[in-house]
Amino acid sequence: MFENLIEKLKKNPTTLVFTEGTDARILEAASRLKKNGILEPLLIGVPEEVQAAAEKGGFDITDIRVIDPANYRRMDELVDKMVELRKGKMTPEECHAALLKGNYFGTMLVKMGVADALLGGATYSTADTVRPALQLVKTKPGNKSVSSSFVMIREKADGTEEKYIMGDCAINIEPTAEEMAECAVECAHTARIFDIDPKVAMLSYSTKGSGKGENVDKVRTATELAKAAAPELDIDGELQFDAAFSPVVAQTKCKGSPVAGQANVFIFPEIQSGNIGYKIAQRLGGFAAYGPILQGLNAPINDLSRGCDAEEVYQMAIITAGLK
Ligand SMILES: CC(C)(COP(=O)(O)OP(=O)(O)OC[C@H]1O[C@@H](n2cnc3c(N)ncnc32)[C@H](O)[C@@H]1OP(=O)(O)O)[C@@H](O)C(=O)NCCC(=O)NCCS
Ligand SMILES: CC(=O)OP(=O)(O)O
Repeated sequence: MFENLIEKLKKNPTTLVFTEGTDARILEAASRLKKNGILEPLLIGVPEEVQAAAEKGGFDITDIRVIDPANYRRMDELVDKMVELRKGKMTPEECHAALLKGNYFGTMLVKMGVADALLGGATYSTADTVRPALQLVKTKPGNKSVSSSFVMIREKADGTEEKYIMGDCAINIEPTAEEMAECAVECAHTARIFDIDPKVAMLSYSTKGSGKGENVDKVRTATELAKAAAPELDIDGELQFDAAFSPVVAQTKCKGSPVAGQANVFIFPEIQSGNIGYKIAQRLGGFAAYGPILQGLNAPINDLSRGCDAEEVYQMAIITAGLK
């Protein structure tokens, strides 16, 4: 599925840091990535503990670099840089304490160029995985906010794949109309990376004025802002999920829309509906969910769901490093 990303990685040596070096799922994925020559994993943890966990799981981590933050020779340099980046917000003591933890340490390795990309969140919560990146790596030039998407993939009976993008199911708790619009444009960009020709639905409980309320107004404003930011894109809203997805319902609820009935990029109005929605598709609908893929961040850093398995870690590592 990710053959093009794998080919790209094999031609461009890439170091990806895993913040949770003793987790069995991380160790299994790291050993496969190394063995298959896809990327150079870098594990954070106490070397003896990482080795013991690898042996317990039967994973070969020979030649994989392990760094213990407590014994890192460049720690002073990292602290100085972090103090500079958090000027006035964190003291040197606070930065040093934060850097002893895998999430902050790994993020600073990316910031300092020791690693190219980072994947965490097998045991850290999303907030604890993402916060260091928001504080230290920040948004790309041109982006105002970081958002996220999931690539949802399911095999059809005929052996082909159906693929959708869902966002933002993981980062912005109550996005403004501006943030929702930026997420929509970024999700369309992510869709193209995965060979999806984006048709973006801005989701609501209302279809084109069938329901009223501030939440509906927000989605309508976000739709206008997204269209203005990316006039070339097929974006429509506000749409209920059935009107966005089903051609039959679209005929009844909003005939003539360039998106309704054929949407493949779904933008949720806030995190509750988004996070619940993608997990329903994953657990009841049988979709594999790859993500959350962070969008708008100034380095390839991604989060995992704590419910992930080793295969998902493996695939997410390829996606993360491939986005470099
Ligand atoms: C992402 C999240 C952790 C940020 O929360 P937080 O750390 O409390 O946020 P703060 O407001 O203190 O911001 C911390 C920094 O990140 C920045 N930031 C926060 N959200 C941001 C965003 N979406 N894009 C860019 N920067 C952002 C802030 O500007 C701030 O920067 P500064 O310290 O340099 O001023 C929070 O929005 C969150 O918990 N989201 C939901 C995560 C979750 O539980 N998801 C469900 C499971 S996937
Ligand atoms: C993305 C997500 O929901 O993460 P978690 O399951 O770890 O909360």
